[in-house]
Amino acid sequence: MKDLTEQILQDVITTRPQESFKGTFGKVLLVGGNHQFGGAIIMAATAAVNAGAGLVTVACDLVNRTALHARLPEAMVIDFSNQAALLEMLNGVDTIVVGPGLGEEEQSLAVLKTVFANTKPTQTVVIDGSAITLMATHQLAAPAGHLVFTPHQMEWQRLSGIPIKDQAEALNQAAQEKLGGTVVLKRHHTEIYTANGTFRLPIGSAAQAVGGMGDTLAGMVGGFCAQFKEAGNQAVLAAVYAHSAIADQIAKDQYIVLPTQIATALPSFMKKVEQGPATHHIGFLGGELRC
Ligand SMILES: NC(=O)C1=CN([C@@H]2O[C@H](COP(=O)(O)OP(=O)(O)OC[C@H]3O[C@@H](n4cnc5c(N)ncnc54)[C@H](OP(=O)(O)O)[C@@H]3O)[C@@H](O)[C@H]2O)[C@@H](O)CC1
Ligand SMILES: Nc1ncnc2c1ncn2[C@@H]1O[C@H](COP(=O)(O)OP(=O)(O)O)[C@@H](O)[C@H]1O
Ligand SMILES: [Mg+2]
Repeated sequence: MKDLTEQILQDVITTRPQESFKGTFGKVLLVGGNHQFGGAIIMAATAAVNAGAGLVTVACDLVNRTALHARLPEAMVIDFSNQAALLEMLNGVDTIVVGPGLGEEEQSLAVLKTVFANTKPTQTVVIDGSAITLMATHQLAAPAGHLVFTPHQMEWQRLSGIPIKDQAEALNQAAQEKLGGTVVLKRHHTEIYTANGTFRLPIGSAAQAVGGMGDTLAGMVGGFCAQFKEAGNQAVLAAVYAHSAIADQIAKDQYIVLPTQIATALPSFMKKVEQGPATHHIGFLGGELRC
C-alpha cells in the first residue's frame, strides 16, 4: 500500500484554461437528502460547487429546497420523486453523486433504482452513504459508469461482507476487484482501492469525526471528477487528500472541524495548490486558509 503525498494535489489541480465556460468544468447531479437528512445533500452539493464543478443540480425531497437555496443559490434543484425530471438530469450530466442523506425508505430505494438503471458507461458515479447500504441490503447490481464507492467501515462491511475487524488489505482488494470501480474505505487513515493499486491517506485526525464529514467528501470527489476529467482516478485521490489536508489546517486552531468549513476553505486551498509550493516559505499546505 502506497502513502499518498501532497504531490497528488499538484498533479491534479491545474490552472483552468481561459478558453472555457461552466460546461468545461463538468455537470454534477447529486441525489439524496430525504425529509430527515437534508443537511447531508446540502453539504455534499456545497462541496461540489466549491470544488469547482461547473454546474450543480440537486435531486432531493423538496422539503429541503428553501434551505438548499438559502445556503447555496449556485445549485439548481429538482424533486427526486419526479421521474421525468430525474431521467432528464441523469441523461445530461457528467458525474452523479448518489446517497448522501438518501435514507433507506421505500422512496429512497425507488429513487436509487431509477438512478442505477439510467447511468451511462461514460459517466462517473459516486456511490455514498445510504446508497451503499441500500445496494447491500437489496442486492442491487452495480450501475454502468466509472464507479467510486465511498463507504465508512460499517457500510463496507454491509457491501463487501467483510467484518470491520477483518478489513485488511488483501481481503479489501479482492472485494474491490469483484465489485469493480474504486473503493474509498473511509477510516482513520483512509484506504483507496483502485484497479491500479492501493493507496493510504497518511493525514487527517479525530477532529474530523463529525457527522457530515463523509457527505462533504462525496461532494468533493464528485466535483473533482467532473472538473478534472482527464485525471481519471487521480482526481479521486486528490479529493481525498485535499479533504484531510484542509481539515488538518483547521484543526491546528480548533478542537473539531466542521464539514462546512472544509467546503468553505476549498477555493482558497485550491488556489494555493495552483500557485505551487515554491511561492510559500513552509510549503503550500502551511499557508493560511480562509474558512
Ligand atoms: N446532517 C445530515 O443530514 C447527516 C446525514 N447523514 C446521512 O445519514 C445516512 C446514514 O449514515 P450513517 O453513517 O449516519 O448511518 P449508518 O450507515 O447506519 O452507519 C452508522 C452505523 O455504523 C456503525 N459504524 C461502525 N463503524 C463505523 C464507522 N467507521 N463510521 C461510521 N459508522 C460506523 C455505527 O456505530 P455506532 O455509532 O452506533 O457505534 C452505526 O451503528 C446517510 O445517508 C448519511 O449521508 C450522516 O452523514 C450524518 C449527517
Ligand atoms: N478519527 C478519524 N481520523 C481521520 N478521519 C476521520 C476520523 N473519523 C472520521 N474521519 C473522516 O470523516 C469522514 C466520515 O465519513 P462518514 O462516516 O461517511 O460521515 P457522514 O456520513 O456523517 O458524512 C471520512 O472521510 C473519515 O475518513
Ligand atoms: Mg457517510
